[in-house]
Amino acid sequence: MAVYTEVPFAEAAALLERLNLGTLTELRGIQGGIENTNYFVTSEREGQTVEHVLTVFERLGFEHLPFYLHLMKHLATHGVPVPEPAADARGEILHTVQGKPAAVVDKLRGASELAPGAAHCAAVGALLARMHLVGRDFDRQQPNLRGLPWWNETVPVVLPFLAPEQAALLRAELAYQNHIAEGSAYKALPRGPIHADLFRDNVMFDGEAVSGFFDFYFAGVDTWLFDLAVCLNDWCVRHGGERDGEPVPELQQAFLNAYEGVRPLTAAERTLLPALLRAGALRFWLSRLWDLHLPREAALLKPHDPGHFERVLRARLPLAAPTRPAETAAA
Ligand SMILES: Nc1ncnc2c1ncn2[C@@H]1O[C@H](COP(=O)(O)OP(=O)(O)O)[C@@H](O)[C@H]1O
Ligand SMILES: N[C@@H](CCOP(=O)(O)O)C(=O)O
Repeated sequence: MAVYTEVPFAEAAALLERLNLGTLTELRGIQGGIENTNYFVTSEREGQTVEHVLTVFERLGFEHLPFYLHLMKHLATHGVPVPEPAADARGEILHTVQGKPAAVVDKLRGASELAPGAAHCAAVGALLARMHLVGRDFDRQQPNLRGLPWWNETVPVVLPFLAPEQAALLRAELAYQNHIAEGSAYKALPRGPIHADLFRDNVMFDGEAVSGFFDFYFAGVDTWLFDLAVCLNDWCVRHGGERDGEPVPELQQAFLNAYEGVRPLTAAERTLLPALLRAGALRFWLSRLWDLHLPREAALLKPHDPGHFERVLRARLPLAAPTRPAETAAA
């Protein structure tokens, strides 16, 4: 259940009116999601039924939200299918509901595709590249708050919870990523605003066409290649079963071809893709370990399995032998 803050009908109705979104007719709590309170809101405007999503932010504060919401607005107004945050008469897109930060965004059509084929991967790959290009003109700055500095801070915090062999892998990978980040090829990588968490559950499809990307609340300025690696590690690997975490080459090729159809990779990006695939796996192994062993506001977070990303990382190591779930005990 993802309604942590009960929003009174009258408060939601007043907000919709201020946003010129018509008269509220229905307010429905959304069961999915783990971080925020989300409602589907239906209203009548000029004889039309319109649908939006009201999000009350439970963890993110007023200081970080303008970057995420303005990025969504920038992308939406430049033709990237992203839910557009609704503005009031003064142009404000960050609102307050029950004393917490809140936003109202367009409701996307369709549903997530958790078992994507090559066509789904290609559709997302092409849009990811478009999003990167359109983001070049976005003028706000905020780092990826789950980037290298956070990995360096967080690895020592989770190490005591790991088996010796897992701890050795985590330490070695962090050292490798620090080394990569110091290199001239890394410094030459193109950068800009990235989604940084564009997993299968953050994309809606209407048939095989993407109706939109959502959940920009880990976005930040970082290398485009890292964003691509995060996607390849979720869209193009096996989920579950004996071979959980192994890459699926035909899906990866479909994703990459479509991405490069819009924005070809630079030479530095080609060289560093294997290293950044490891970085993407490390990032989510680490955050899942952190959520599992050091739950913040535990009631709000249902931790995902860290073992999956440990397997993705092992499968991305040079000369990696196929890993089996049983060989790598979940942390
Ligand atoms: N703009 C949107 N359009 C349609 N559905 C949405 C939209 N935003 C969120 N949802 C629905 O709400 C669910 C929870 O949203 P999500 O952003 O994943 O929540 P959380 O940040 O709490 O994890 C999604 O799985 C999706 O079904
Ligand atoms: N994609 C991340 C979790 C991020 O949570 P979200 O529900 O806000 O997308 C993971 O799978 O670890």
